[in-house]
Amino acid sequence: MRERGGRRRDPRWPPARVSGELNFRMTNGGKTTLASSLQEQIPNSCIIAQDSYFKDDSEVPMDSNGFKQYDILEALHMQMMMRDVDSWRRDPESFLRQQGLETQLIEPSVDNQVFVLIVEGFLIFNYRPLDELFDKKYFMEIPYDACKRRRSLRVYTPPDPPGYFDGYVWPMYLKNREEIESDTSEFVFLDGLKPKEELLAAVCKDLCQEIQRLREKN
Ligand SMILES: Nc1ncnc2c1ncn2[C@@H]1O[C@H](COP(=O)(O)OP(=O)(O)O)[C@@H](O)[C@H]1O
Ligand SMILES: NC(=O)c1ccc[n+]([C@@H]2O[C@H](COP(=O)(O)O)[C@@H](O)[C@H]2O)c1
Repeated sequence: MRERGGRRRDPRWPPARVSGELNFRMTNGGKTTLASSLQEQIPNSCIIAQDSYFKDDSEVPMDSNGFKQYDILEALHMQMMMRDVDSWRRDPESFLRQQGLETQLIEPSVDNQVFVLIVEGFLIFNYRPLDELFDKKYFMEIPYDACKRRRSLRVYTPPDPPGYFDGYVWPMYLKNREEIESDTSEFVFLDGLKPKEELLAAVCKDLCQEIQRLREKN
C-alpha cells in the first residue's frame, strides 16, 4: 500500500486509529538511545523526553548533604510536559508537523492511522497524571556498576559533583523505584546491558503486537 507523501508503508506496522503512549525509565539505562531508534522505525511516532523539562539550576534546591535535588519531580516542569503530551493527544498529526516530522498517512482512510507517542524519562511512572496514560510501559534496568560507569561518562548541565552518584543518584533511584513498586506487574523489564540492536528488535516486535491489540479494541 502506498502512503500519502509517496512512501511505502512498512508492513510490520499494522494500520490502526490508535494513539499509543509508551515509556522508559532509569538513568543511563539506554532510554534515549532506544527511544530514538524506535522513533526512526515506527511511522507517525514522536518522542517527548523528560530531560527536556528540567528546571533551571537556580530553581533546584539542595539536600542536607549539599547535593542538588535533580532526581525529584519538583526539579521538572511536569505541567509543561503534560501540556505537550495533551497537545499530542488532541491532534497527533499536527503535533508531528510542529516537530518537523513527516506524517505517513495510510490509504484508504485518514482515520486508519497509527500514532505512537514515545515518552522517555527517569521519573515518569512516579507522575500519576502521565503514568495512567500509557498503553505500554518498559522499564530499562542496568546494575549499579554499569549505571555508575555509564553515568561517569555523561556530562550533564551542571555536571555531577564528586560523590553525586553514590550520595544522591543511586539512593534516589532506589527510593523512586520503591514508590512505584506496586505497579511493576504492568512493566516489561528490559535488560539495558543487552546489545542495542537486540533491545530494539524485541521492543519493535512487542509493540507491533500491542498496536494490533489496540486496533482490535478500538
Ligand atoms: N544497549 C546498550 N549497550 C551499551 N551501551 C548503551 C546501550 N544503550 C545505551 N548505551 C550507552 O549508555 C549511555 C547512556 O545511554 P542513554 O540512551 O543516553 O541513556 P538514558 O537516556 O537512559 O540516560 C550512552 O553512552 C549510550 O551510548
Ligand atoms: N538539566 C539536566 O538535564 C540535568 C541536570 C542535572 C542532573 N541531571 C540528571 O539527569 C538524570 C536523568 O536523565 P537521564 O535519565 O537521561 O540520565 C537525573 O538523574 C539527573 O540527576 C540532569
